[in-house]
Amino acid sequence: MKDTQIKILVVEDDPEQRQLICNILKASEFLVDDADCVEQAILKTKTSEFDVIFSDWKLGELSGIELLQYVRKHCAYDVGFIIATAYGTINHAVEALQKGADDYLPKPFKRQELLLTIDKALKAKTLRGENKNLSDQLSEQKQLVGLVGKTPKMQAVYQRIDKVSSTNATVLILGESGTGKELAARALHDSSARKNEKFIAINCGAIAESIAEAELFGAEKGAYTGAIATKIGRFEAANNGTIFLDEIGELTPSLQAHLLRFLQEGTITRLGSNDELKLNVRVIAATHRDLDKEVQRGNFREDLFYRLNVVPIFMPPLRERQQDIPLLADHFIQTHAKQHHCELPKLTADHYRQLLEYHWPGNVRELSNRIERFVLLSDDSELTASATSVQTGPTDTPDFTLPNKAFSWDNFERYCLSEALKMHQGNRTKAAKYLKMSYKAFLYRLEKFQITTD
Ligand SMILES: Nc1ncnc2c1ncn2[C@@H]1O[C@H](COP(=O)(O)OP(=O)(O)OP(=O)(O)O)[C@@H](O)[C@H]1O
Repeated sequence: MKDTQIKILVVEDDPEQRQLICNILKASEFLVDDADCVEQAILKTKTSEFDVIFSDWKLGELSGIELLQYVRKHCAYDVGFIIATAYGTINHAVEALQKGADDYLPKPFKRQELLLTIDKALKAKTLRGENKNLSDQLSEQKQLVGLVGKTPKMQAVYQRIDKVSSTNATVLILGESGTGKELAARALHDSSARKNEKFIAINCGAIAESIAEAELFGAEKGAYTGAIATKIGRFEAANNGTIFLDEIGELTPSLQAHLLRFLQEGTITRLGSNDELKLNVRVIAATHRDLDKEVQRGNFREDLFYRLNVVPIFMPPLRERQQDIPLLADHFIQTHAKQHHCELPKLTADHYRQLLEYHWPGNVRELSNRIERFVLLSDDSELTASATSVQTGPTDTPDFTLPNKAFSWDNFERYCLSEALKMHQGNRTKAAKYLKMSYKAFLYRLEKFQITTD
């Protein structure tokens, strides 16, 4: 007997032929079962697991091709497949191979030929298994670089990252706020040859205009009042590595010109100097804005846009990849519980349903923040009730417009909390109610911003 017996299903409608084939295989110590038609064979694949199916082409009304197609589409396990074709019907053989057969055997065949083709199908099946393991490992590695998500839209992102990681091409990452643009930029850096060099992230909207040039490109001693020593800019600091320019749409016209020059010539000039410095820095830019429109409006240089947009990567909003929500929720539960040394709370089926129903305007960042509060406060309303209540409609949103200039969200939140408290003479219950927030969530935020009521 062989160590692990190989199981073969013989499908043949001619009883004599069937018996003959089964006998040859049994004599070679294979475990053999048989079927006289496609229907019976399908039933058998549902109740037993075979290593190889050896099927005749012509099987009454149906053919071995129908069985092959069924097996390749619906069988719960992988199986080697061989079709026996009538002599001279090479077109059948070609069709069988095209539809996923591992081999074909023209009739009449000799014992040795039958055994050889079985061996070939077994090898093909093993190879497929190994390839699958490899690609599973590969997709797990993709998750290691930080991005969670398995939907086709995220797979497309991984493929793009994979393709460009081995090049030095400039990449523009587009997508709404909180969709993971910075994470994708880091993933790209980590999978590139520059991974052991610096990754420097800059929020272009957050640097004060007056110091922006020196900050990015450096300045010589005495170049401006207060420049008491030579200042190394972020581009220089990122030499041999990657620079990530977030919110690229906020760059001033003068800095746009400097950046364009760097992208064209690979050189920078420190403020107050005439010397050009040649640098080797990969640029990844990102924006939540429609840069095309900004170009049309005259806010963004067209030549710079084309230089940046060599390879665009689009980060899909969370509402367009809903199947990833449970995966992300589980991921954030784990990471936040670990980070805050809390017990792992359990998400119920109802929680998942509500998370799936919500439209996530703040994308993955909002999901992460909600889960973090849920982990810290163990309060369902943090996760779901408030999520659904936000969804109740724009009528609930206060009537004010955002300023054109960038502003600090943290300061704004602190301001809203303090104002709500002032309005209610320091009464925290009333202030929480006014902000449509659970009492616990309100206290958590007061603590976060160290706002005291006395
Ligand atoms: N696919 C993802 N898997 C795991 N975490 C993610 C994913 N996408 C985003 N995040 C997390 O969500 C948060 C926001 O992500 P990130 O800062 O990369 O978004 P962004 O698109 O750059 O946002 P913004 O435009 O506001 O700068 C981060 O904490 C990040 O780790």
